Formats: sequence, structure tokens, C-alpha cells
Amino acid sequence: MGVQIVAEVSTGNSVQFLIQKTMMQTSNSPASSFRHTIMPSLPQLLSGRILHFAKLSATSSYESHSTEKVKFPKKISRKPDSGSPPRKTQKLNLEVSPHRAVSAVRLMRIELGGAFADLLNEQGKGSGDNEMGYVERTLGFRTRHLEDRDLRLVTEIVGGTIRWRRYLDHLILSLCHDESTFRSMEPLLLQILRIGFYEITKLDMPPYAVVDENVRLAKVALRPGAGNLVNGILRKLIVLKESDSLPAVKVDGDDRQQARGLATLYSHPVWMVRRWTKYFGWDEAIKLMTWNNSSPSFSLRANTGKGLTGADLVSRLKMLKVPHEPSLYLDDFVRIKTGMQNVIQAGLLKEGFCAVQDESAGLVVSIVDPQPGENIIDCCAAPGGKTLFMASCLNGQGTLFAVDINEGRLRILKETAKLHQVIDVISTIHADLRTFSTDKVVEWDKVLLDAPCSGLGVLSKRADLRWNRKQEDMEQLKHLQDELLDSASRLVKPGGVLIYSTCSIDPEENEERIEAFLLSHPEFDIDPVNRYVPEDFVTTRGFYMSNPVKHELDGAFAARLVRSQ
Ligand SMILES: C[S@@+](CC[C@H](N)C(=O)[O-])C[C@H]1O[C@@H](n2cnc3c(N)ncnc32)[C@H](O)[C@@H]1O
Repeated sequence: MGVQIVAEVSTGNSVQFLIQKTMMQTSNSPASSFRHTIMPSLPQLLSGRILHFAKLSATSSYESHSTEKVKFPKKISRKPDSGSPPRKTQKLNLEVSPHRAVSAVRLMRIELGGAFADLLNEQGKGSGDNEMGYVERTLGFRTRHLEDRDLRLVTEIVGGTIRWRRYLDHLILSLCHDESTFRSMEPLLLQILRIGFYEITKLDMPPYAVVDENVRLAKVALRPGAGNLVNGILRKLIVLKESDSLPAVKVDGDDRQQARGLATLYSHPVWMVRRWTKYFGWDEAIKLMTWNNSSPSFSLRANTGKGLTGADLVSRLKMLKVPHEPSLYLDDFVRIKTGMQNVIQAGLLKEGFCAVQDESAGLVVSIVDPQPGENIIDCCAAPGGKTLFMASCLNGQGTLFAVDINEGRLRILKETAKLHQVIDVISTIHADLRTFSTDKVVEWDKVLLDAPCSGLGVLSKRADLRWNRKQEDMEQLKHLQDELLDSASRLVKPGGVLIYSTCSIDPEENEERIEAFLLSHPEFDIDPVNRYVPEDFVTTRGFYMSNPVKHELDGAFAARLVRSQ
């Protein structure tokens, strides 16, 4: 059983690294469900295919391999291994650098398996074992185990390649003979090319070393012809880059065409660009996309529930030689840009010494302002980032109900609460808030609704989210947010407080939801958040808003509403 550090998928700005004792192969683990999703495509991936990479404009030998049939060694397992007899272990392959093989396989898993990137952010030692299993099953060979340096490289390459996917594809497509050549490219080959393009264009890595390594991977994982093809196209890219003539992205024409251009240049979906240029203007939209494309930093919260302080955390980080800065806004929070792996390996999260929590999420708890003795309900609580922080503020006095519709996530909350020694004040309730609130007579002092949202404020941490989120989601989310706000409001006692929060920067999920709510709930008034967070975060309407570009935090929103007597 390996220890995985899981950054929860939809926690948004309270992205938490939760410790889950899980083997990626266990039947109910996210990885396993992923594997079952991906496996039907693996035979397709691994079985013989025709390459339609007919004529790349580069002059190289790969043209002659354009219709080569793919052959795979017979011993590759093509089925999920649940229940199947043990496979023969593959021979160790020392030709291919392990971080590259792992990166390619992870990228395929993310793309074919949906929202899975969080599992793949920063992983502790040991997780590589599972990863190696994937490499072996998918590529048909073993590599040596990942070392710390390899893990860092995987994080960098996978995160960056996902973020820049649209731009990289623009370059790859430009070097293909035609669009159908690009569209029909087999998934693994495409990932290898994306990695190479990312390393050359965005990481400025020594280009010929990049070519060499990616060619080797393509040859070993696919076939010699694929290696030749990668060789040709990457060399063509190098020539273009060195002569400063990379295929340009046009940002002109009508609004839609300009949005398409920006979307390619900054590698985001067109609908997001259109939305942001409409709401924030061009300059801000560009700054936001630039932020989303940068490597994220993380904040750690010292677990005061265990009697620890920010100073304790700082001295542990010093001992570990992890560069850090105290939070500008919150006691007991510390920011780190690098070194998360050291924190994980030293067991700081596993021991409940600290939690990974963005300051933007911590500030939402400041707005709730939990006081010992209060009766608080967290309506969408799992996996518990804010619940745990609130519980530690209660100092063992008061009650905190944690409701969530997702039983698995609620279980994680409970386990983490035990670890953090704040379980005594927490009661978990597995329920749909909409039905839970209809028959409740109990009325709470404070009700937090940290609503399910698009997560558009946390795209720098959630590298894959921009590609998974669809415009249609926004309408559904708005509807759900209205329903949940209505339900949560029923739980507030007269004179009590309702706090609505999201990890989105989208006005339609934030201010607009509150304005709509206030129209149909005249018994609630806005309580401006000035008393709880620095002025810099307060909007003209008295709401809380953290802006990634301005505050260098995740984007988040909160409104504090008081119910009249
Ligand atoms: C943004 S996440 C909450 C994050 C959490 N507050 C934290 O800080 O870790 C939203 C949560 O709402 C839950 N949820 C969605 N619909 C729900 C419903 N109808 N009733 C209760 N919980 C719901 C999801 O399962 C998810 O865990």
C-alpha cells in the first residue's frame, strides 16, 4: 500500500493535499477508476495502427515510414490486470530516461482519463512504483525508478505540457502536412511530440539533447519509424526556432478571430478568452492567462489544532532547507514555491503537522470568523480544507457540522480531522444539502456554503482544468449554486450569518448569484467583509475577492450575509 498525496480535484482554491493510504490499483481509488476509463483505449493505442503522417514539411527520412504498421511485443498485457494472472516482468530498459517515459504516460492518462492531473502534481517517493506499473503496461518496458530529480522533472514537464497544449498543437499542426495528419496522430506519438516541443520552445532546453531523448522514447515505446518521425519534426522545429521564425499566431480579425488567436497564443479555450475579455478587458485577460501558465506556488497552514504555530512550521521548513515566506495576510500560513516534495517526504502532511491550503481559502475562513462555542455548519464541506481550519479556530469548544453529498470525500475529511486532532468538534453528515435543509429545525450561528463551482480561479494549480471545463457547465453550475444558496439560507438562525464562497473569478458565479439571492431573500443583508480581510480584497459591494494577478494567490470570492432577527 503506497501513500498518495492527493490534491483534491474540485476543491478549487482550497486545493488540499490529502493523505490517502491507497494503492492506485485498489478498486475504488481514483487511479483505478481512471484505469478502467483508459483501458478500453489502450488496446487501440497498443494494437497495430497505420500512421498517416504522410508528408511533413521537414525533409527527413520519416516520410518513408509514413505507412508503417505498428508492431508490439506479444508480451504486453492489453487488459486491466484485475483478476488476471501475474504478468511476466518486463526487462529493464536503460536507454530511455524514466522521467520522460513517465511524463508521456501521465499525459496520456490525463488526456484520455479526464480530470486526473491533481493526483499527478507533486508526489512523494513510493508513488513512482505505481507509475512504473503504468509505464510497463502502457509502453511495454520498464525503466529505472524515479529519483527526486526525476520527480521534479515529471512535475515540470507534465504541468507545462498540459498548460501549453493548445499552443504546442498549433506548432505541431503547422509542421504537419495537413490537419488530418495531425488529427489522426496516435496519442502516444502526439504526447512525445508535445513534450519535445514544450522543452524546446518553453523550457529552452538544449535542443539536440531533447531530440535525442524523445526519439529514443518513440523508438522504444512505439517503433523505429516513429522515432524517425519525431527526429524529423523536432529538427525542423529547432531550425525554425533558431532562425526566429516559429509559426506565428495571428491575433486579428473580428472579436471571435481575435479570441481564437489569443486562445492559441496563451493556450486557453476560446470560450474562456471571450468571457474574460468581456468581463475584465484584454490586458487583464492576458495577465490572467499568463498567471495561469506559470508554475504555481503553494501555501502551508500550520496545524494550530495540534497546538502548532507558524513559527513551528517555519523552523521545520528551515531544517528541511525549503525556501519559504510567511503569508502577508494570515498568521500560521507560509508560502513555498519549491520543495513540496521535501515537505511530503519529511512526513509533515502525513503527521498532520500542517495542511496545504491556499491563503485565498484561508481568508474565507477569516470571513466566517469562527469563535469558540459557536454552532457552525459547513454545507459543502468535503474534502475539508475549510472545515479543518474552522475546527482548529474553535479550540475544542463548539460544534461544526460537515455536510457533503460525496461520501468518499467526506470519509477523507473525517480521516484528516482525526489526524489533525480536531475530530472532537466535527460531525459529518452525508446528504444532499437540498433535501437535508428542508426538514431541519436546528438553526446555526454560522452557515458556510463553499459552493461547487467552475474553479476558474485555480487554473494555475489545476493544469488540466481549463481543458475539462466546458462553457455549458457554467449554466448548470449557476443553477446548482442558486439551489444550494436557497437551501443553506434555511439553516441560518435569525441574527446568524451565511457565507457564500467559490474558487471562481467569474462574476456570474459570484456577485450575480448573491444579487439574485438577495432579490428573493429580503431577510438577508450584506455584511461588508472589511473587518475580516485586508481592504485590498474588498470589492465596492463589500464582498471578498482575491485576484490571482493582483494578489498572487488563487482566485476566490466570498459574500457575508446577515439574517435579520
Ligand atoms: C468546492 S467543493 C468544497 C470544498 C471544501 N469546502 C473544502 O474547503 O475543502 C464543493 C463540494 O460540494 C459538494 N456538493 C455538491 N453538490 C452538493 C449537494 N447537493 N449537497 C451537498 N454537497 C454538495 C461536492 O461534493 C464538493 O465536495
